[in-house]
Amino acid sequence: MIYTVTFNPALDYVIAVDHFTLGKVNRTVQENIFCGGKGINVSALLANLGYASTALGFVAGFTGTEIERGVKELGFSSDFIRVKKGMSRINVKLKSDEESEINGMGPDIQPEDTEALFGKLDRLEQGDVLVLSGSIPAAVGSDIYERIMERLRGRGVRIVVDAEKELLSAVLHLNPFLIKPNNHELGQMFGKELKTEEEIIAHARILKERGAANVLVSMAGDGAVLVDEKGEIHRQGVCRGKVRNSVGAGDSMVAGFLAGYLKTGDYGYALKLGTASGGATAFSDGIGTRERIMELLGQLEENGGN
Ligand SMILES: Nc1ncnc2c1ncn2[C@@H]1O[C@H](COP(=O)(O)OP(=O)(O)OP(=O)(O)O)[C@@H](O)[C@H]1O
Ligand SMILES: O=P(O)(O)OC[C@@]1(O)O[C@H](CO)[C@@H](O)[C@@H]1O
Repeated sequence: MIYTVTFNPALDYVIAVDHFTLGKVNRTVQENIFCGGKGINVSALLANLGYASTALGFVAGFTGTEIERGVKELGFSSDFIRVKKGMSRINVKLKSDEESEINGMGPDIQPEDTEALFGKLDRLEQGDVLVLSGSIPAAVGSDIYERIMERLRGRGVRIVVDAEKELLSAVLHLNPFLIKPNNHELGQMFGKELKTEEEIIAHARILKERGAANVLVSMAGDGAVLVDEKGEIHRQGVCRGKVRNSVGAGDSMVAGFLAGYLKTGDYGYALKLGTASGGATAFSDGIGTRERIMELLGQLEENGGN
């Protein structure tokens, strides 16, 4: 079974404004609301590819009620913990001449809420996959992913971590199966900007040396590189298409990669399915559909990407 954990689910309010002007009244020309948060996006794309998963995490307030309702329509099961104080976030994704985001804080998660999550995670078994994705609310310590992984150590659960900075650095020694920083997040972990592919690969290798089995670095429109568990390097260019909304492209890549790996055990194929999945989401208003993913996979298999 695959489980995803989203500590801080959100309603993503995705809007477009013509030439957004700071300090003025701006009016939207397009608006959509999606249930989001990184783990939920991973579960949604897995469902589109026919892989069942259960989304875990915390919800609160009227926004939390809407998230619980909305995920039912996305085709995967959820087992969220309802938190008493605060509300689930509304994250604003503004598309104009540039793309900007305002991500909220999220509810006030108490130690007993975290304990309730641990109780659910204690049921995971050999062969299960756990995806830990996204930021955590301020009230939760930044060692939480590390604590979860320590608790599950030795149980034969493959763990994927898609998070930034300390959340990610803290888990490397616990040998996650896969991590997926983007090139900027990878640079931030070393306090530098990584400009060339060689620099990106060199720093991805360092994260592998620190314990991650597979390091997948996504680079938005520039594609992705993977240092796989044997240390082999795979490069993949992007699919061709018109970008509509890149929110969730990285999560879709994680889901597609996982689906590809679980199906074949082949990292080259996993990277292709991940890329097609990231592209399908970038070229759609929401999370990419199976039909679009398969069309883009066909494109990559024909020409290896751009
Ligand atoms: N503009 C684009 N054109 C084509 N493919 C794209 C584009 N943006 C993203 N993708 C695909 O999605 C993958 C992941 O994108 P990206 O590097 O933006 O992830 P991310 O930064 O984690 O995204 P997010 O946080 O928005 O989910 C890329 O490697 C690529 O395959
Ligand atoms: O604030 P976090 O948890 O880092 O990211 C949250 C978020 O930006 O990530 C998803 C896209 O990857 C969105 O659905 C969601 O709003």
